[in-house]
Amino acid sequence: MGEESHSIQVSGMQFSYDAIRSPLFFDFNLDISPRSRCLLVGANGSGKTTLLRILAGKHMVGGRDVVRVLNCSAFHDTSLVCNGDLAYLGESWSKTVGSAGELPLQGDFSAEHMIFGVEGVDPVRRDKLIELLDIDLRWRMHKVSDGQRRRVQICMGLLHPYKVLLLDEVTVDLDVVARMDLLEFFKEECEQRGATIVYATHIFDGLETWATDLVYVQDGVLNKSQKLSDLNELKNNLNLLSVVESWLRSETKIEKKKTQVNSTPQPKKSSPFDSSPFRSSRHMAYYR
Ligand SMILES: Nc1ncnc2c1ncn2[C@@H]1O[C@H](COP(=O)(O)OP(=O)(O)OP(=O)(O)O)[C@@H](O)[C@H]1O
Repeated sequence: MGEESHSIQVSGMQFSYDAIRSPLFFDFNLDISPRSRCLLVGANGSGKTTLLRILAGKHMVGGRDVVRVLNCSAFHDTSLVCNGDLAYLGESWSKTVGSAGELPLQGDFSAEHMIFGVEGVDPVRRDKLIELLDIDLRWRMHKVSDGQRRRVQICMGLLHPYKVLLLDEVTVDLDVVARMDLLEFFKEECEQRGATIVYATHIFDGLETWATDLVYVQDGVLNKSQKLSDLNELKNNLNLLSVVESWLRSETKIEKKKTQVNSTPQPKKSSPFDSSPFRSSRHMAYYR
C-alpha cells in the first residue's frame, strides 16, 4: 500500500454519550493529511478529548468507513494500536493517578522498570527519549512529582515509532524546557519519519511556528480546519493565543445573546437519527 492521501478521515460521524441528549457530534467530517502537525483547539467541553478518543479507537462510532486512520477503521482494526502505528497519549495516568491522592501508583516501581518493561523497543530510540525527557531511571514512581511522572508516561507512550500520534494536553505538567524539547522532537518525527500528529491543547506558546494545521471545534461542530499559514489573523501580527482567545470570546457572546432572547432551553441539534436504533449512544458505544 502506498502513502495514504489522508492520515485521518472522518465522514458523517455521529456520536452521543447519552441517548437522551442530542449528539455531541452530528454529521462531523474531518480530513488530516500525512505529516501534518495539527492543533486541535476549542473551549472546554467542545469535544476535543472525545474526538481524540474516537480517533484512537476507544469508542465505536458507526460503521467501518466513518472513522478511518491510516486507511483502517480506528475502532475495528485493532492492529493499528497493537502494531504501534496509532498512539494516543491522554490524561489517563494523571487522572487516575491524581484522583487517587496519596496512592499515585500502587507498587513501588522505578522509572527504569516501567520504561524497560515495554517490549520490542529500539534501544537507540529509548535512550534518546530518556535523555530528551531528562528521566532519572532511579526515580521511584510513587514518590516523583507530577511532571516527573508525566515524563515517564510520555516516554513510554513514544517508545514505538507511531505513524499517527494523538496528544491530549500532555504537556501541562512539563516545565518550559521539557515542553519545548518535546515539541521539537515531534516536529522531527513528522519531518523525518512522516508521522502525523494531532495535538489538543490550551497552551499556545511556541505553537505558531510548530503547527502546520489547525482544527477548531465549537460545541461538537467543526468551525475551522485549515493550514496555519492561511490563517489571516496570524498574518496581522497576532499570536495564536490572541487569535484563539478572540474566537472563544465571540463564542461566549453568541451563547449569552441566545440566553437573553430565549430563556427556554432548546435542544442543541436535532437529528434524523434521534429515534433510530442505529444512532451512536452510550448504549451502543463500546468503550476500550
Ligand atoms: N464520559 C462522559 N459521559 C457523558 N458526557 C461526557 C463524557 N465525557 C465528556 N462528556 C461531555 O462531552 C462534551 C465534550 O467533552 P470533552 O471532554 O470532549 O471536551 P474537551 O473539548 O476535551 O474539553 P476540555 O477543554 O475541558 O478538555 C462535554 O459537554 C462533556 O460534558
